[in-house]
Amino acid sequence: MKLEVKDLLPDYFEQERKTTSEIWGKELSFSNGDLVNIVAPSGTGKTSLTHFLYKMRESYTGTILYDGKNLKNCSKEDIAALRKDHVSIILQDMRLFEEQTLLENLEIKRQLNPYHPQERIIEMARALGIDHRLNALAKNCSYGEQQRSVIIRALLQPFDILLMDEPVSHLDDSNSRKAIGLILEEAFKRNAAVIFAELERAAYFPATQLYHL
Ligand SMILES: Nc1ncnc2c1ncn2[C@@H]1O[C@H](COP(=O)(O)OP(=O)(O)OP(=O)(O)O)[C@@H](O)[C@H]1O
Repeated sequence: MKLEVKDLLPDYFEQERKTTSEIWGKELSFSNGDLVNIVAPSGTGKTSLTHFLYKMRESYTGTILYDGKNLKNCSKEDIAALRKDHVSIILQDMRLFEEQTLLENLEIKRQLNPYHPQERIIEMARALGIDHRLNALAKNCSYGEQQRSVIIRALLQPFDILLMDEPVSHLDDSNSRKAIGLILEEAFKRNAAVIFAELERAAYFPATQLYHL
């Protein structure tokens, strides 16, 4: 799958941003296998960009194309299909069902479009050190435990492109490395592109492309 962005700018940013940014106002193209690190200090629009690419918000000028199709012209059905099979996301806002356990949250997601067997949830939880918390209610888990669940949740579906907005913000260095390792392992299985927006350059992410937002 090919993702193209052309002359993008949030409605609430000054045109001036186009001259200072390597993303806003530029023409870029991403496709399977690309590992893209977007370095974005606070306020440069990391969350805005991630939301635009997933069609959660449309307050921008410019164009976003998936395989040549303009995201703004996609129907609800097109978007559902895109998110189900092609684009997965790790948001800062975790959106877990609070009254469900971590395992229930993950199993609900897995069953929507099974890519892995249920055992893989346990394996991934073990790899990230939260297997002993799988039966705890999401609302009783720490941010770090919830964030690791959200990472696993994103890896349970098929995808060509994985969007990540500060995916390891609640994890220490050792757990961040494990999480990025698992994300890369799953991305390689699918030959997917990973678009990783972070405050600073992540030394443990083997970026093939680096942009400053
Ligand atoms: N809907 C909106 N209307 C007006 N301004 C907005 C809107 N959404 C975001 N902004 C502003 O745009 C800027 C970028 O916001 P955004 O959340 O995309 O940044 P960010 O780089 O992800 O920041 P952080 O690292 O602090 O999460 C901020 O100054 C924010 O206040």
